[in-house]
Amino acid sequence: MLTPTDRFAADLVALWAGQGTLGIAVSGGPDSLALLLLAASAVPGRMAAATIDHGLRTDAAAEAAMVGAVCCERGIPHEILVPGWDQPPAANIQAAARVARYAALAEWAARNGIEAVATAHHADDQAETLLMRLARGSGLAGLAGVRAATCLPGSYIALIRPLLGWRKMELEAVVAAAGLTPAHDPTNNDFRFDRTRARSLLADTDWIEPPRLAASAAHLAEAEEALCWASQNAWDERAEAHSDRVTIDAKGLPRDLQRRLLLRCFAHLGATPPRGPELGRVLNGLVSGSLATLGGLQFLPGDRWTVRRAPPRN
Ligand SMILES: Nc1ncnc2c1ncn2[C@@H]1O[C@H](COP(=O)(O)OP(=O)(O)OP(=O)(O)O)[C@@H](O)[C@H]1O
Repeated sequence: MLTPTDRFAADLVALWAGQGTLGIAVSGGPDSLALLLLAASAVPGRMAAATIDHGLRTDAAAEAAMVGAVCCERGIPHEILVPGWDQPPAANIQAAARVARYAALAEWAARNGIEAVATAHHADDQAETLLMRLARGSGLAGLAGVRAATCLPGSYIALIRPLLGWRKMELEAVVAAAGLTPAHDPTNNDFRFDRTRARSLLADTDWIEPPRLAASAAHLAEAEEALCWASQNAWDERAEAHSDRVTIDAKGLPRDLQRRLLLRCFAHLGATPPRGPELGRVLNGLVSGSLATLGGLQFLPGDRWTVRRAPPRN
């Protein structure tokens, strides 16, 4: 039987085969403390840790200091990062904190020559994410959940999630075996958050197994990757991109690829991509031969579709 360290080492190498320093994002909760301990025994001397103090909870500074002490005892370099908010987040605080967190981690990694940063997302997190996104009617990219390997936003530094195959209970056992007491995030019990409700639903439903939901998310992530590849090919072969417009031969393409090509026009023409169902309305219009406007762009039907910046309104 594999030891937790051997199991973790195999999970890590499947995502990152680098020989440099691995960064660990440690909030002080049980999941990321377990990640810290597992990494410390799998890649000793080749890791560093960071804790982001968002300044949003009174306990945050003490939790960051606790992580610092755990690292210090083990000779692991640790930094507390305090993100500078452009402006204090008024709405959707969790999303704003996540953006600030990843930006702070990217800056920390670049400054310290860290090759890859790991977070402690696990199978139960992934299952909750899939449920939450199903409940919102998300598309494929959303249902694919948190990715096992990607890049920190705006950088080429790898962002990896080596614990997606682990259950939360297994991680709690790693922390308990080391005699550590993790921090407790009060938002975990706050039923105003979808995640808390999804967690409670899964805990009360014995016929849904979180690892199976997580496996579905992984299949969907592969399908999403394949469609990204196909849409890149379709763009290369069927789109003519100019500085002020794009023309597309969309005949016979599956609807999802047509949608992806239209979405790509937003990036190409410097427009903000729409969220939600409006793009479907534009697509229906183009297919049935009617002109549409969305997000500052005009969509003209025809043998080839034309997408261009909408003329300014008088
Ligand atoms: N304050 C923090 N400092 C350092 N790392 C953190 C911090 N908060 C979260 N992390 C890292 O991110 C992981 C996931 O945490 P959490 O689920 O709170 O984040 P999230 O980004 O909101 O998740 P999701 O994107 O799934 O909603 C943690 O296990 C840890 O590795």
